[in-house]
Amino acid sequence: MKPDITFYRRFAADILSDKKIITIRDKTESHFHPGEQLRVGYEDDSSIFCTIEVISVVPVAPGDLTNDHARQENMSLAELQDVISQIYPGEQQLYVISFRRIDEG
Ligand SMILES: CC(=O)Nc1ccn([C@H]2C[C@H](O)[C@@H](CO)O2)c(=O)n1
Repeated sequence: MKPDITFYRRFAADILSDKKIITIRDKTESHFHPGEQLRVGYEDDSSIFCTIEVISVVPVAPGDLTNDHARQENMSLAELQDVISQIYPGEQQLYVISFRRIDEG
């Protein structure tokens, strides 16, 4: 079965240990709704590694990212800004998807 959302493999351990509870995405992945359950897969092979429930989807400009966002990503703010600029270079409108993990696999 195909995942509803994918993550780079390096972030999976943080999701599975509930240290990473948000993800920041562009408009193409801003269509999720609170209460929706998403199958989560690896970016590289699309295999499923857990299920999450969406809590909220909130717009954010990259320049408005805070230490609180970084804490919820289990990163420093500098690391988060670096990741975002690599994945979404030049993007001015992003979305914070807050979630809770429901189960593994
Ligand atoms: C296709 C795609 O965009 N894949 C992504 C995007 C973001 N992430 C992670 C990286 C950071 O931890 C946050 C913020 O973007 O989400 C990802 O794993 N895969």
